[in-house]
Amino acid sequence: MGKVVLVTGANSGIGLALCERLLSHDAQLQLCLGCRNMQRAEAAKHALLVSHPKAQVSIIQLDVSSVHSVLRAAQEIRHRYNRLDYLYLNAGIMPNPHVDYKAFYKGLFSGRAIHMFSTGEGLLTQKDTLTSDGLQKVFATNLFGHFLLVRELEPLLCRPGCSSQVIWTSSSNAQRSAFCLDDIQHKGGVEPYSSSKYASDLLSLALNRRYNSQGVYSSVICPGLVMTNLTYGILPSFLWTLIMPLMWLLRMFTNTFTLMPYNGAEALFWLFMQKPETLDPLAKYHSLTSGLGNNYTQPRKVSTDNYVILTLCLQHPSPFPFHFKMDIDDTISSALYEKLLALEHTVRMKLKDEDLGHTS
Ligand SMILES: NC(=O)C1=CN([C@@H]2O[C@H](COP(=O)(O)OP(=O)(O)OC[C@H]3O[C@@H](n4cnc5c(N)ncnc54)[C@H](OP(=O)(O)O)[C@@H]3O)[C@@H](O)[C@H]2O)C=CC1
Ligand SMILES: CC(C)=CCC[C@@H](C)[C@H]1CC[C@H]2C3=C(CC[C@]12C)[C@@]1(C)CCC(=O)[C@@H](C)[C@@H]1CC3
Repeated sequence: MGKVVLVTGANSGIGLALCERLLSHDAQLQLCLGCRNMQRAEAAKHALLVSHPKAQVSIIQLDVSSVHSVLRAAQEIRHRYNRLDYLYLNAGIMPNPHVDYKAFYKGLFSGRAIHMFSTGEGLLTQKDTLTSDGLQKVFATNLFGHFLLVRELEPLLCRPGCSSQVIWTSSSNAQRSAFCLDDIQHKGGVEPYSSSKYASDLLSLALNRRYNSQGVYSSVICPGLVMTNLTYGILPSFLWTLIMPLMWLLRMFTNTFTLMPYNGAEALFWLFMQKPETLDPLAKYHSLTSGLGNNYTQPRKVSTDNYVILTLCLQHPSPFPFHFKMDIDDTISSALYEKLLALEHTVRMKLKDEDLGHTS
């Protein structure tokens, strides 16, 4: 029986490109597309089967922003498969983005122009909304729904004598300054995307600590800047077309402009071929494209000087000495993990109450 791979957000962009690459590499795969929109999912499946007619591709309806949908989809996955070798947590949103053009022009003529272009730092804010579960939508989609999915798929991921990989599509826009332990949903801020991606980096660390002993290994990747529905939601396509020559020129100076979904999926694909035991839990794996268009994957250490968040978000006085940077990383990721567990408990209780309400 071939390996089983589940990809969330597989009907477009980086997720779909990853599926194409996986099937080109291993025709025996059992590929499952986790998508909220069935029409787009069918179109993606059709496209994959056109290029790989013998491939085993199935669809699971999954809206990661909805607790009910995640629980139902996980139940169906457990029913369909008896193993899960790779879980790609790729679905993501950046709703109602707003570009700070003033900061952009200022940054353009500063020494940090390349950094600004490759991280988008200081340029973007978003207006978040609430899900029907009462959660912040960006948090629910980019982080919490995926966390719940991992928890629900534990029996398939943790199998004695076998290892499995959980792989998060994070971003170089993940910034520690946007994240706060006291507000993990980012209710009070304007950078929910950045916060959710930083939280996914922290959560991956916690998952490794929790699950490595059971053969589950978690990694995070950065796809670079890729032209997809997500980026077309930031600037209209005519503006992207206008600045595209600048993007290609900038590729000479930064290898993070992967631009095409195929290139952006590089690190996701690279991880598929690695022995999970050899991966560094403190690394973020970057998809990079050179000026000449060659793709490669590079591990870069996740930032370890998190004392800034600690001092901002944990109660004073901080009980941790500054020279304990690695431990502090661990402490914050553990604290986030505990908060997610508590939230999971709350939403499960709420669902139970609602179910009881309906039946009585
Ligand atoms: N493009 C870029 O430059 C970068 C992207 N990323 C990350 O890459 C990932 C993929 O994004 P990308 O390919 O660029 O953008 P796309 O918008 O093309 O893909 C996002 C995918 O996520 C799916 N999705 C969104 N919300 C949900 C939901 N509630 N439930 C299930 N699926 C959902 C979308 O499905 P639907 O069609 O139904 O909307 C779509 O398939 C995201 O996590 C993004 O944050 C990170 C760094 C840079
Ligand atoms: C209006 C003009 C001429 C330029 C504006 C450019 C910005 C909109 C653009 C520059 C760097 C981009 C960027 C992202 C979005 C668009 C930019 C800010 C991301 C934040 C998109 C999502 C990600 O996850 C990041 C990796 C991207 C980083 C760079």
